[in-house]
Amino acid sequence: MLAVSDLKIHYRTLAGSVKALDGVTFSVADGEIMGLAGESGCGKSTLGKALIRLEERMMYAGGQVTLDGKVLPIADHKAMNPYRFRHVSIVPQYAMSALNPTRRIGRMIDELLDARGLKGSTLRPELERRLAILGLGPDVLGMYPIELSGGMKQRVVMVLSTLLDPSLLIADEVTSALDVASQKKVAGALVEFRDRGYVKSMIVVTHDLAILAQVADSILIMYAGKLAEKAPTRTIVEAPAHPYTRLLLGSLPEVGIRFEEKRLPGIKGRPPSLLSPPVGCRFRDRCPLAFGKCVEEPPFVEIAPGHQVACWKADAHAQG
Ligand SMILES: Nc1ncnc2c1ncn2[C@@H]1O[C@H](COP(=O)(O)OP(=O)(O)OP(=O)(O)O)[C@@H](O)[C@H]1O
Repeated sequence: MLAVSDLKIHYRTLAGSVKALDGVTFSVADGEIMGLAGESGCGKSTLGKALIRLEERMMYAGGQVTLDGKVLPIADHKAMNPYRFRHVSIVPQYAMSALNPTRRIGRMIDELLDARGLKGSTLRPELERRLAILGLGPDVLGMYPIELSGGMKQRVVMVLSTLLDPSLLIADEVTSALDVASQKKVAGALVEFRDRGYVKSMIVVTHDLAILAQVADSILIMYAGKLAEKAPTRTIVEAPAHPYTRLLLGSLPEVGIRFEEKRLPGIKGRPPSLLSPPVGCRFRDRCPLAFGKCVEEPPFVEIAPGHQVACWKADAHAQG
């Protein structure tokens, strides 16, 4: 189980620190696939990446992450090494282009395993078995990346990322560059690997709510560096309690269209700057339900089992 408590991650910039994650608290249970969604710039990727590797400009500013009861030393690059790949793994955004074009897939995988002190030949049967589960024959190991389609590459990276049965897998926009048929295969692969127990839990970061409706057990909606709402997928889709979630879903167009490409109807303006975010609810300037109390920050509280919301009006909302 993953438990994240009051996590704060900032980016150092010349203009000051960008508070990309400003105190987020949530958990992901064993067996749970949690989707992570929100408009561009809300902090989704920062959250996904922070759980495995802080990039150069990312600064840990507080909070704690525990995985299966052990504290993950996310602020310490070196101390995280034994956890990466074995306990927490990622299928990065643009994983497909991360494959070395000059190496055959099999050789590249052997080199990656070797760099982590593992023997490719020992793991080869399991590797081939898992590729087969995702419809890829052993012949792909003799191919160069250019010979594989985008969806095939994405599935290869998925098999590689989960080869050591990590507890947590972060899938960052893994379907966004694919055509609809390949998206379905990759989405199916995520569920299959969870069902087979190759990974205990997953965080699927995406702009595409249609994919989440297909794979996720729960959805966490972020807004401007904070959590807005988390609930079982069905609740988010059918009875969202946060006004932002409602507007986001109201803008949910046909499958395949991502919501950042469409303006959210009925909400003027943009999310606030994360350099000096306003006090109180960060959505209040754009919220049709805002009232006096919204100058105070609403806590992220449970309004029903498994349903948490940060909105002063959430209770009334959920009942209405
Ligand atoms: N390297 C960086 N330096 C400074 N600020 C950054 C950096 N990377 C991200 N940010 C800022 O941090 C905030 C969160 O960014 P993040 O990429 O996590 O959002 P996101 O929700 O994943 O967006 P997208 O969907 O566009 O990938 C944004 O305000 C962004 O401008």
